[in-house]
Amino acid sequence: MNIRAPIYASTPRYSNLTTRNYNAIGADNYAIESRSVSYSIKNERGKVVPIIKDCSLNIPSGQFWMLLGPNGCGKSTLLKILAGLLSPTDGFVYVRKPRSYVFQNPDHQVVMPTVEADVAFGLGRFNLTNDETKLRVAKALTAVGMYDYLQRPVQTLSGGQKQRVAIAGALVEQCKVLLLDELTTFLDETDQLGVIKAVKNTLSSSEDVTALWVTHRLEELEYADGAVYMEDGKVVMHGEPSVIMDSIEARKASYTDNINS
Ligand SMILES: Nc1ncnc2c1ncn2[C@@H]1O[C@H](COP(=O)(O)OP(=O)(O)OP(=O)(O)O)[C@@H](O)[C@H]1O
Repeated sequence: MNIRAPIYASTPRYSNLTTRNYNAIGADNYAIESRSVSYSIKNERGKVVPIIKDCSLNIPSGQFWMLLGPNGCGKSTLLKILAGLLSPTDGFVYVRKPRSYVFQNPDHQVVMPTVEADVAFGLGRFNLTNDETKLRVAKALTAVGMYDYLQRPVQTLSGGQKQRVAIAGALVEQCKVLLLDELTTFLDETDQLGVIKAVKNTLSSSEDVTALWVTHRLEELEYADGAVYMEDGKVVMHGEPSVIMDSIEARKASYTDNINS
């Protein structure tokens, strides 16, 4: 499966929804919503282990949000639930469609020999003319600042450039929600900034695309319109990035003080 391409789930628009709350979720101008979402797994001994605990969040349409938290707090698991790759054990999820999930390892994203062929890869099923395909590919590559690389063999690209091509591959299929899982993990600082700027530019140049970016790099928060901070499977803060940044810094300082005292 070309996972970076939009996920057109065969499930209804509202997963896990009962008649009772049909109007309660997805009714406002949010592209992403979760209400009291939980997710548990059974370990080797058959014991139920909660991973995501009662998580609620709302992400307004057209915005660039970040999902932060320490290693192992559940960011990727929650993102996979929002992508429809995992089903929540409990709670409700709404994500505008089509939605796309982009993996953290740039080498797992690109599948075709050239940038142009790679971005056009998912368009086969749309029955487009050659001109329409070229136009869509050009628009998507321009949005991520990679149009000049149209004919480049993908193996000659840097990690960040591959990530930007992968994002173009999602945009070309006119996805409305980008779910981006720690894209900057394997990148140096220049590539890291290039990918963040590409996502920002995508949102300002495309109509109504929303992005949720998982990261553990606090400094990336300055590019976000909003943020969700998780600890131990729970959403503990949700909203203004500067407030969340200050609060995380304060938590870190108090933790360091405790260790040193
Ligand atoms: N299928 C699974 N089986 C067992 N444990 C799991 C499974 N999936 C996730 N976990 C555990 O759930 C917790 C959350 O994992 P997750 O990958 O979502 O965290 P994360 O915040 O994205 O971490 P990181 O920042 O290190 O990538 C971790 O302790 C992980 O080991």
